[in-house]
Amino acid sequence: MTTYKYLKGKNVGIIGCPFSGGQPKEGVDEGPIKMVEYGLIDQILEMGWNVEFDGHRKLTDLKPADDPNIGRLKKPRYVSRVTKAVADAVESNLRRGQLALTLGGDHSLALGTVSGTLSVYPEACLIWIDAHADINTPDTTESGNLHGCPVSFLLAVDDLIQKRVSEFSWLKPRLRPDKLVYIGLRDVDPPEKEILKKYGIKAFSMYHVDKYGIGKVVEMALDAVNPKRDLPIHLSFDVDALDPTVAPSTGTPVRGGLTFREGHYICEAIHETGLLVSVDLMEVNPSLEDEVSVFETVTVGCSLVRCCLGETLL
Ligand SMILES: NC(=[NH2+])NCCC[C@H](N)C(=O)O
Ligand SMILES: [Mn+2]
Ligand SMILES: [Mn+2]
Repeated sequence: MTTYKYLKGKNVGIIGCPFSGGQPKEGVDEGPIKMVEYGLIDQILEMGWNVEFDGHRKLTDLKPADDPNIGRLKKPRYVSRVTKAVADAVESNLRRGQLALTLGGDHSLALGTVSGTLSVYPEACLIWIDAHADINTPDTTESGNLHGCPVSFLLAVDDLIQKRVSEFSWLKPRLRPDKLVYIGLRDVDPPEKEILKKYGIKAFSMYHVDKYGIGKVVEMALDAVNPKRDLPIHLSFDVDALDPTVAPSTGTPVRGGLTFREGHYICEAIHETGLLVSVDLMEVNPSLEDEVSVFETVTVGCSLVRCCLGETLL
């Protein structure tokens, strides 16, 4: 039995975020809708959690009539408004002692989820599971897609803060580089590598997963950001961290990813700490690939979430 240090019992508030504005492919907004249609809420209830979910957010209402690029950044006003609303929702769940579970949608949503978590728990650490580092700045992004940038906006380091655009002035960069760790990386842009190096950000790529095994990697990741195992944890899981054979329906798949078990192990081990307060499950895109791929990707999204909430074989 896991005891939860920061939650008031087994209470979870689900924030369904049908949003695709942080990247160009339609359909990622259907990710949360499909996960709920596949029975995720009932599965969580069956595990003995109290679930608060009053339907998906109406995020398209926040779409501005006009949203020209700012520099290279695409849809900056839309992403800003949406992620501000998501930050408030996460914050409200956490203040009521719930675990905040955000279903995406593209990974720009983490601008909101992580801000919301850090406004309640400034000492929280961030574990980012992804093929990508999502740490481009407005200057370094080649694509202009904000789902490739959230981490740089969140980091509390002076020269990155200076690069930020005023559209996101609501966002307080509170994440210290030593509170961030990555697992699963294998497609990191050259300027992103520079940023990781410059700030000494801990990152376990697929090379490290192969070298040490996932058990050791998760332990080393926790040692890096949560050495005493006493700080709240925000887990941001991009489904493209998994190998495309396991989770094919996602916008930016990269070969050579985590196996089904490695992905689930990460969630199980982090749940076991009893420190998890906030979880993101992002980038499930049910409009990509064939029917079987969609089924596999949506069901794997649901089972990762269940493992975060304590599902195990025994
Ligand atoms: N959340 C994601 N899937 N991000 C992919 C980012 C890809 C690339 N690095 C970019 O900046 O556009
Ligand atoms: Mn990714
Ligand atoms: Mn990502």
